[in-house]
Amino acid sequence: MNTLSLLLRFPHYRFLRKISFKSFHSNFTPGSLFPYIQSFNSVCLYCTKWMLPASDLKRGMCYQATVDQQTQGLCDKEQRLVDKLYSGLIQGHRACLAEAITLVESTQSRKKEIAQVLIQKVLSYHREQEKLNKGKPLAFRVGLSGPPGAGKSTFIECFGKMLTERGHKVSVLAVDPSSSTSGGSLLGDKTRMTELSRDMNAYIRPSPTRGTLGGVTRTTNEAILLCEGGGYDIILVETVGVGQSEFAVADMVDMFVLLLPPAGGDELQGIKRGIIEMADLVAITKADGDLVVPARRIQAEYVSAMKLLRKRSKVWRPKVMRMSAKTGEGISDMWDKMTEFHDLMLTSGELITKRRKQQKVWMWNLIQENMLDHFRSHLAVRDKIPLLEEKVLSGVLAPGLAADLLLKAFKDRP
Ligand SMILES: Nc1nc2c(ncn2[C@@H]2O[C@H](COP(=O)(O)OP(=O)(O)OP(=O)(O)O)[C@@H](O)[C@H]2O)c(=O)[nH]1
Repeated sequence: MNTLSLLLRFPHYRFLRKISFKSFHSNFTPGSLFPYIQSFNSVCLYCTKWMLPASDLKRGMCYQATVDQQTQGLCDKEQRLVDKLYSGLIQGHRACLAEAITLVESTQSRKKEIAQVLIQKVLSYHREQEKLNKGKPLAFRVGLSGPPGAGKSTFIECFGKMLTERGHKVSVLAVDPSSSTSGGSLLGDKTRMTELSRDMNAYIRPSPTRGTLGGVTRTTNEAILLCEGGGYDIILVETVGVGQSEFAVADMVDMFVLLLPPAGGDELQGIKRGIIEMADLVAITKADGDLVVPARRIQAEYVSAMKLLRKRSKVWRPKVMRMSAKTGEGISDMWDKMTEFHDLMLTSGELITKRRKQQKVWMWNLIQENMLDHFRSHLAVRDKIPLLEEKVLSGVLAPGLAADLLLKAFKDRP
């Protein structure tokens, strides 16, 4: 049994099982995934690059060795590109930040490799900066989500302006899950946050996801790191729509804020209960004019509903607030609450623990995505998928059996 199989079998398998089936809809069962993992040679190669020298890792050597190994693999031109982007980025040049994010978003395998070298360099820079900052994270990462029309972009415009006026550098990464089907970024085509986009201390960037949850994880997480490297101390990650991307985003930020309009039950039906459980702060938007009364009512409803939720933190109970981006009322109070959350989480040590766990989730989500890509394109499986899917759809074949057949085909022909 190779090293990866051992690693997967013992320390991480339970974890993999947990994340695989929490965030991911497929026909796999934990049992059926296991042989698939075992015979997964190319993923092993990918992973061993990172995980094999476990003893070295303990000594803190593996990481540096990997960076060196990757850097040595670059040709002069590629090395110059990485150096140019890295130095421009840390000097705060927006054009370099934009180019660096484009690089990490690339789907070309070589560009992905170059992007990883850049990311490693930025990570090393982060660690140095955090050390100088007495171990405190460089930036506050906030996820913002809500149903379409909740007032997210109007809020971010108003909130972002307030923050830049207070001396912060704000980056807005708008996760756009529809970009894979539209072939481009919907958010990019829309005129949103016009004033904030002209602000030199703000950087707004749609973050295309290639339509997969893994896409959200990879590109957005890496874009967050790059923005932090570029000196942005507040990172707002906005998710549009109501779907899975919110869960992915909640797993990569320090604080998750849910924006809800003062609307009736019907309009909020698309909101998943699970996402409310993830919220550290619920903000009822548009609390102005005729909407003040419904906003108060919705606030009261959410205050009582959230009392019933399981406590996720020892130091923080989720809050429900009202605000209006139109009048500006409640926006400053929201920031006060957010900084209170940040300070409490930081001093209690929960923030650092949360970030560490997120790193691990990030790694396993990426492995999961790579494994699935490999599975789907595997010679023994690729041609069988449409037929078996068809049979499952028409009810001729049980999903479990179809999954077993595909996994067997995969396993038998490595
Ligand atoms: N009265 C009032 N209207 C608001 C407020 N904020 C936003 N709106 C209005 O609500 C509508 C939707 O606002 P957006 O900011 O585009 O909402 P969004 O959540 O970004 O919407 P999507 O981009 O579709 O996801 C617009 O017509 C805004 O003018 C507010 O504070 N008060």
